[in-house]
Amino acid sequence: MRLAIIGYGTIARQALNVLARDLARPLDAIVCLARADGAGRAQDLLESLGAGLAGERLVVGTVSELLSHRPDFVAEAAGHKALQDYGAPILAAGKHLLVTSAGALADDDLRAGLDAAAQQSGARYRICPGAVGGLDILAAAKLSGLQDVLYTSRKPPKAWAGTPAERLVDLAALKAAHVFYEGSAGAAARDYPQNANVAATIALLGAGFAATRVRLIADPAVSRNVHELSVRSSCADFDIRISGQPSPENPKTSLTTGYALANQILDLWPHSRGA
Ligand SMILES: NC(=O)C1=CN([C@@H]2O[C@H](COP(=O)(O)OP(=O)(O)OC[C@H]3O[C@@H](n4cnc5c(N)ncnc54)[C@H](OP(=O)(O)O)[C@@H]3O)[C@@H](O)[C@H]2O)C=CC1
Ligand SMILES: O=C([O-])CC(=O)C(=O)O
Repeated sequence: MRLAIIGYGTIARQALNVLARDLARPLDAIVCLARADGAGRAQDLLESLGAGLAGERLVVGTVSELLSHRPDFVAEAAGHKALQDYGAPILAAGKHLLVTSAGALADDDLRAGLDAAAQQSGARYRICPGAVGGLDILAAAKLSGLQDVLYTSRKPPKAWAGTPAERLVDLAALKAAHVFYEGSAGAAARDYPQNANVAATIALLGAGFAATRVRLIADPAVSRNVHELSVRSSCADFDIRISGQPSPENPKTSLTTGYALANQILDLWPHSRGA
């Protein structure tokens, strides 16, 4: 088993730690694609995982180098730009791709490029559920006909630092919950690339980027990242609420996301789960 991963931050670290603990047998190789100034951090992460995770532990700087190490598939946990830059060449080389930065797929051209590369090589890209759940019933309900899909993301104010929310509201002075965005999943995914990947995932599996309604809330009363999905459809109405722990290293990212990526990786390799 040879795993390639793009990203060596919060999600990648969490996912790889789970694999180091839970894989039934060590990987033959793990290859991490790092930016030039991040190679040392990527190497430190791979070393920190101990000898049990993999025989070979390699940090590379380009996608062609990554592909030269013959990974079975590639997991992305690095952000929209990484999917834009590396997604199509990975799929064109016939490698399956697990996508965490689903918000990048709000760009129709990127999606068309990935679809074309996948079709030509036979490789597939799969969207990691990330911080959310309930995607199975959403996809089933879509087949029956969706009348309304609303996704609400409620996070503590500090999770919205460095986003356009800062221009819309004084995050530090907030005393009560404030809805600073109400609109389509497409615009949310584009404008909040580190916070609205879930909105894109829900849109892709459900009603699409234009018809999926999104509300983003900064709430000083919560300490969790709260995801709510409300669906009205021809086969069922449902409301799902997930109260996620924020990652200690990155309050924007729910801790669930790293576990979700590890779970997807374990799913792709039969017999890879330990007891
Ligand atoms: N689907 C979901 O539910 C969620 C999806 N996400 C997505 O996952 C992404 C990563 O989240 P998280 O791990 O918390 O973020 P972090 O900032 O903790 O880590 C991001 C990592 O990716 C690296 N990176 C960024 N750009 C590139 C690149 N072009 N090539 C190689 N490495 C790159 C960074 O390196 P460096 O340090 O050198 O910048 C860093 O190691 C988010 O940006 C978001 O798009 C996040 C949360 C939930
Ligand atoms: O991890 C989360 O809470 C969700 C998130 O950031 C995203 O959807 O991009």
